[in-house]
Amino acid sequence: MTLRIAEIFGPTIQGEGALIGEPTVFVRAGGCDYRCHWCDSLHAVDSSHRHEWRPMEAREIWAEVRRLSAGQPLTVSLSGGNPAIQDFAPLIALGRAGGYRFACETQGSIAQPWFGDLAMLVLSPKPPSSGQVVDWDAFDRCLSAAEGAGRRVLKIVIFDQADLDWAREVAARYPDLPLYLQPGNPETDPETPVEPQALADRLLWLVENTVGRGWLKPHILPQLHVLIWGNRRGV
Ligand SMILES: C[S@@+](CC[C@H](N)C(=O)[O-])C[C@H]1O[C@@H](n2cnc3c(N)ncnc32)[C@H](O)[C@@H]1O
Ligand SMILES: Nc1nc2[nH]cc(C(=O)O)c2c(=O)[nH]1
Ligand code: SF4
Ligand SMILES: [Mg+2]
Repeated sequence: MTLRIAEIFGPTIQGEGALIGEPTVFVRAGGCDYRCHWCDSLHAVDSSHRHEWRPMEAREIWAEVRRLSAGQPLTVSLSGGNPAIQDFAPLIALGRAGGYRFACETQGSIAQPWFGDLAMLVLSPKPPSSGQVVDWDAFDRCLSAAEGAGRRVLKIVIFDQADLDWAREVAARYPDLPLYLQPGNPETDPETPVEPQALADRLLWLVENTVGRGWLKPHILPQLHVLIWGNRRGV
């Protein structure tokens, strides 16, 4: 069985959420069941890029991860696209036997048995600004499938007040899950430079409208990789 892989890159640092700053190799799966208006990874979503997605066996991916990390066990982050469309169990088994640990980023629309083998499942339900509608039954199935995982966290992208109000409802629905918020990045063209002050302004708005208004639950973080490299791919 081959997997459709848009890119494998690293080691870099995890730029988002609970594992921010951690040395990581990314395996980006091709294909997504969502079409978020502001997706920053369309090269792994839009079928116009399909020809760039490489069919790879789990052992080929594993060899590339080991090559990039020079055989030093680290965290491998499965992202995409939606990695939950595909079967990553064989890759996770190979990697774990070698001492590597696995994290996965998914929107929570498709559950997989291999969620239970992860050290970290990042569930990132999509707010109103994305134009997508969350199927909460499917989302709950993802949470259940990951009961054996090391950690499960929520990470929500915030563009505006409506997203923030929505995130607050989601937080109330899942009081036991740690919550990470990150400002949405409206500029996703890899060639367009990112303005650091604009990133800081969006972060300030988010802090003022959460912690600054007495909502003390969420962790507020920037996309660290965007701060460092802008919208470049493969970093
Ligand atoms: C590209 S997605 C791939 C994994 C999965 N499809 C998902 O959405 O969780 C990885 C992360 O990037 C976030 N993201 C995508 N576009 C973004 C943007 N323009 N600004 C901020 N975060 C973004 C997603 O919400 C998700 O948390
Ligand atoms: N450095 C870095 N951190 C990330 N965190 C989540 C990413 C993703 O696109 O899934 C990502 C990414 O593409 N690069
Ligand atoms: S779910 Fe993730 S990969 Fe899919 S379109 Fe939305 S942000 Fe992009
Ligand atoms: Mg990204």
